[in-house]
Amino acid sequence: MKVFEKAPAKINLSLDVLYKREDGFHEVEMVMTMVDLADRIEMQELPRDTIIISSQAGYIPLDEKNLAFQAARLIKERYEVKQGVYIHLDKKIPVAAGLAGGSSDAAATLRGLNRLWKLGIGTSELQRLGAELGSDVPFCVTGGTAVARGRGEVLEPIESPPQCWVVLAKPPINVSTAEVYGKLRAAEIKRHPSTKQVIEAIRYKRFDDLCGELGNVLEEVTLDLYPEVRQLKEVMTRLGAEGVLMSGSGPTVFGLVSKESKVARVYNGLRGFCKDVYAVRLLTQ
Ligand SMILES: C[C@@](CO)(OP(=O)(O)O)[C@H](O)COP(=O)(O)OP(=O)(O)OC[C@H]1O[C@@H](n2ccc(N)nc2=O)[C@H](O)[C@@H]1O
Ligand SMILES: Nc1ncnc2c1ncn2[C@@H]1O[C@H](COP(=O)(O)OP(=O)(O)O)[C@@H](O)[C@H]1O
Repeated sequence: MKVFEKAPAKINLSLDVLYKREDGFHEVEMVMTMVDLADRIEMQELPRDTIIISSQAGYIPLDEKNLAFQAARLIKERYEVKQGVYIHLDKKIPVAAGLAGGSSDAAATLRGLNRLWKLGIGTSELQRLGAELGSDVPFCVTGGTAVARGRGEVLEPIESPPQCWVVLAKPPINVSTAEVYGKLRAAEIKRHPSTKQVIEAIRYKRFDDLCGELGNVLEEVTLDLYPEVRQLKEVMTRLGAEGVLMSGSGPTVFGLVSKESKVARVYNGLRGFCKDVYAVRLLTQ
């Protein structure tokens, strides 16, 4: 038997860091939502007790470093599943981009194997398993729009933002999340975004207010390390995107655009600037 799952990319509409914790992680407050750019994952039962990963993308690990492999191994161990699985990852989300591609693949693998092996695991338990794989995995299990606290695993679902276009542009650099958090001085953050205002703008579907409230404290680190990300933000703003922000630890920058008539201008303008550019819709519910 075979099952398929879609693994969409996330963006952070806001990302605040409150303090650095004793365990080395950072206490965050983020508003996250999904966009319609997704990997597609195929899972097929194998009679042998093994996990095999393949992908058309030549640039991701296919061994136990792959987050989908780790998700399959975790669920097999925890639920004592003796069958194996062949997992094919059709990658569309750029890697190490701040879009949680690996985390979303892991979450989709948990959901898919739960169905394939008829394990009957509830959503909260899938999220608890996900938290063992990475901070963004619990959110990716359900997707939608949520406020994420703790190290990202404490989730409060909220309603969808007003529908709009999202133009994503990833410059050709790889950013390490651990390095960016490592360089952040949490006590010296210059400007914290207002999570409350972001949530209000979403609740009342006020697109302009949402654009005005976008904020990500990790920009302070990544924009200094990689000036081209700052430049990309400026270009996107000049081209007419109404709200522009770096997603996660970067380097992807997203621009929110309300009118379809403006999307082509932003998209085409960016294509001259970097290769990885996408114009997609929010995945609203
Ligand atoms: C920054 C964010 C924002 O959504 O996304 P990305 O840029 O990775 O997409 C996340 O917080 C990333 O989540 P994720 O990529 O799952 O991180 P993890 O694998 O759990 O952690 C990678 C490393 O980042 C640091 N880390 C992560 C989360 C957190 N709240 N505090 C941290 O200090 C730790 O050093 C950890 O070793
Ligand atoms: N299934 C996967 N897809 C993409 N990257 C993966 C996957 N499994 C492991 N990785 C590794 O995880 C790291 C982070 O990738 P990704 O999740 O795409 O980025 P980010 O955390 O910035 O959103 C990369 O170094 C990549 O090699």
